[in-house]
Amino acid sequence: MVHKIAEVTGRAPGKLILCGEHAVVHGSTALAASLGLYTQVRIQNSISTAEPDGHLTIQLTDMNMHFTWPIKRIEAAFQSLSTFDVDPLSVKSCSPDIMQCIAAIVDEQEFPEAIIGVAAGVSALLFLYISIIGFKPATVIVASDIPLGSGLGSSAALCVAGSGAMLAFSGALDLDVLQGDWLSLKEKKQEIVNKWAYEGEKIIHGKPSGIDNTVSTFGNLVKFKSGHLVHIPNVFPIKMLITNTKVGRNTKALVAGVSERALRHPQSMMAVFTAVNAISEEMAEIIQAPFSDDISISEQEGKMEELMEMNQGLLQCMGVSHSAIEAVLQTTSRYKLCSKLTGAGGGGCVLTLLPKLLSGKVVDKVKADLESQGFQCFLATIGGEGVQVCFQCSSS
Ligand SMILES: Nc1ncnc2c1ncn2[C@@H]1O[C@H](COP(=O)(O)OP(=O)(O)O)[C@@H](O)[C@H]1O
Ligand SMILES: C[C@@](O)(CCOP(=O)(O)O)CC(=O)O
Ligand SMILES: [Mg+2]
Repeated sequence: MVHKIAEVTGRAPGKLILCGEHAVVHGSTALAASLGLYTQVRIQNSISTAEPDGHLTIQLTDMNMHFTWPIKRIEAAFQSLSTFDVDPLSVKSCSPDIMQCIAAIVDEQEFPEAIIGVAAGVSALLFLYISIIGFKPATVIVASDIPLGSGLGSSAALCVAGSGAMLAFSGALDLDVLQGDWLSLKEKKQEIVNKWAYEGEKIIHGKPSGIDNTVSTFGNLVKFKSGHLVHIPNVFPIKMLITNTKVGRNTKALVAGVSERALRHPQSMMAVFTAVNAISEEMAEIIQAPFSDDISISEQEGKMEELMEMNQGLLQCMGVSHSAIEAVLQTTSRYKLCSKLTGAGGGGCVLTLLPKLLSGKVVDKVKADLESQGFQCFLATIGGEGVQVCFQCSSS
């Protein structure tokens, strides 16, 4: 009996930026940890689905959206290019010419006004699919636990899970096909996934630093500067409350806004980015410092809180805070807790450090207070596995 791959699923975590967002785009150090919320991208061979043969279909299950194109239509759109190589092992950028071909097919679909931003995610998936797998029919099914556009890295998780699934489906990762188990990837294979994911993230973000796709691919805790990654051993027990202000925003526009401010005030903004760099470096030292007892933990937490407060002030200088973020900061400070925005800001999520010795009653009170103002709070596991893939086979 022959086992044929019927479907491959990739899953990748969201992330928390502990410090250094935005400044990392301009070459400063940032620290990020993976989050226990995932995006899954499943690729089904079209013969094993109800989809008509000869189509590429993308289903966004959380939004109940479904887009489909005849493969011949996609090929026709790409015919204007003088060359287009399909090679999973040769990572390439989405050139303006390729983007034009993708825009032509994406524009044929109707995106409701309320979720128009999703077109960027669909474009990134199409670019990755056509570059890695080529003009072949399949169904791509996306499902995510990560709230979109809230600073928790849904865009990177989509690109990492998508690249992982597509590379595994293409056979380029040369994995043992173990049916039904989540497989972690070796570092060299993670690196290929990460490079493709970065190219996808560029379509969604414009000018990403690469920290989000890197932490989503490799997992755990990372220090990141100018494309260079250092794995940080996660010895310090960090507990964060995440508050979603539910104010929608778009990373691409916020990143562009900071760059424009840096062009208007190059010296002043350079000083801001340099200060953030020092904060991230100090935070990395604290997280890695040995601690012996509750007193040393409290001291380290005190320093982390001060650094978070300083980082938040500098994010305000960059123009990426928001009145809803400020409302969360004021509320948590009433409980003597320290918070900062995470991700691109402009709304989205806020992190609050929960010291080890803080009583559960205080946590319940601050959550109740924030939720009474319409915010959404949750505690999430920090620092788990990065990208993983899972095969399902059919026998014939
Ligand atoms: N599950 C998903 N399905 C479709 N598009 C997605 C999905 N997750 C992320 N995206 C894309 O990423 C965008 C949100 O990314 P971004 O603004 O960077 O915020 P964040 O990465 O913090 O969630 C969405 O507008 C969409 O284009
Ligand atoms: C603002 C930035 O530092 C992080 C953006 O994260 P998110 O898309 O808001 O989850 C941009 C980047 O590093 O690419
Ligand atoms: Mg993003």
